[in-house]
Amino acid sequence: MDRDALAALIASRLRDVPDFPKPGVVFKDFTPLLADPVAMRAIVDDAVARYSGEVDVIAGIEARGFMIGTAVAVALGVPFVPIRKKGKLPAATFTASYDLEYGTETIEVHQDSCREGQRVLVMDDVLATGGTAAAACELIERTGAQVVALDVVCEIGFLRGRERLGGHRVRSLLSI
Ligand SMILES: O=P(O)(O)OC[C@H]1O[C@H](OP(=O)(O)OP(=O)(O)O)[C@H](O)[C@@H]1O
Ligand SMILES: Nc1ncnc2[nH]cnc12
Repeated sequence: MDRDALAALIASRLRDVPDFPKPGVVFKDFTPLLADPVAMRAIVDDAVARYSGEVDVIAGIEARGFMIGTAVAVALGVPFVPIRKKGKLPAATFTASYDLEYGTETIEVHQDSCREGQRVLVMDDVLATGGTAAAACELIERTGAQVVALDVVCEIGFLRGRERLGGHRVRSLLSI
């Protein structure tokens, strides 16, 4: 499937939910996309074509980055590393805090999740203000690994998340 067709398919499978989780936020609901195996397959195939041989690890951001990231990791045949909300990972962690469109949050990664020099692709569903993704990239770098790119399904352009990602490569399948 070409890029335009994939973007159109994704756009048709994201549902706008106004005023969730608080007034003024239009939430991009990902559940119709997860419910469409053809669209999910197309997303996985696209990531495999783009990143095969270029990444050693996929890191996914809780929660929806787990769903995309594990599917892509299995297809690429590489390990999956979860970046989780504070207090969920059992072993020693690195921790980073950031602001969201609708609050503040802290995320963590296991200190031994990646090795020095490994090439890590960070995946999530949505890039909004970029706070989550920037914190996730910082955590991966603290393990000694390097971030190859941040890859998201949907980028909310007016929130200018890219600008918070410094020199990191950013790829979105759909920009709105
Ligand atoms: O670019 P940002 O402004 O940082 O926002 C993007 C993040 O917000 C959403 O997750 P959320 O924090 O709602 O958590 P959830 O996936 O656990 O529901 C989304 O899945 C991204 O991880
Ligand atoms: N508007 C939005 N929709 C979905 N996820 C988000 N994360 C931050 N803002 C979001």
